[in-house]
Amino acid sequence: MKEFKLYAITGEQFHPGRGLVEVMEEALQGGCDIIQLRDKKSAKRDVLHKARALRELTLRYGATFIVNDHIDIALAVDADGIHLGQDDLPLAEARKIVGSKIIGISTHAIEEARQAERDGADYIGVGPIFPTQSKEDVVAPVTTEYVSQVAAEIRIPFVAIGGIKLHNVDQVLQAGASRICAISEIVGSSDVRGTSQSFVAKIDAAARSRA
Ligand SMILES: Cc1ncc(COP(=O)(O)OP(=O)(O)O)c(N)n1
Ligand SMILES: Cc1nc(C(=O)O)sc1CCOP(=O)(O)O
Ligand SMILES: [Mg+2]
Repeated sequence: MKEFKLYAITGEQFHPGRGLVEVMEEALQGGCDIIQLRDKKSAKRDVLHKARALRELTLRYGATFIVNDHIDIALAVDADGIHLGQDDLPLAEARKIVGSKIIGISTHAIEEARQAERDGADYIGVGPIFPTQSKEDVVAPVTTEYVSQVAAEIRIPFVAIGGIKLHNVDQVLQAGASRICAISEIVGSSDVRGTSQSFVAKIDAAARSRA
């Protein structure tokens, strides 16, 4: 998959009164290079319409587009890939359906990360690093210790997620992450573009200090 460093997931509850496409366009302008449509509440047909709009938007910005949970919608709009959790369709079955599209897998422990790598995931989510209000059925925070474990052992790309804010992202980067994912801190910001730019600056600074 194309390299990425800042992954924004949609969360329309965090920007009441502002449109989905408008907010995600600001995130792209600020340097987000991968976007995931995550909508646990809307009717499937509405999720499809949102996916179409975000597919068109991400193509304009040369960004990667991932659909959460809905493989059929990802295929219908020709998204770049899907994101699946531990209770979603198993990776091997999903691979039969999506072929060479990107498959991202959520992991919360090193054995899940190893399994996802063995099964052929294109990237893994590593989290939740900190407490988060953005996911209902979330497991206990895995802390930055899990980031260090994954950085030391796992060879496929990984992205840290869960409660990551501008004020704590440096801890995550210092633990070995080079890709960051956020919902509320980005899409709930009164300055989505500026917040994204600040994340990118911190990710780039950490990469320079490692070089
Ligand atoms: C990049 C990324 N990482 C983790 C998740 C969580 O996926 P999942 O465990 O399937 O939970 P839901 O998002 O479906 O509630 C994610 N979506 N993206
Ligand atoms: C969707 C999701 N998945 C997680 C995981 O750990 O797998 S944490 C999470 C919510 C992330 O939102 P915020 O940046 O607002 O904390
Ligand atoms: Mg899921």
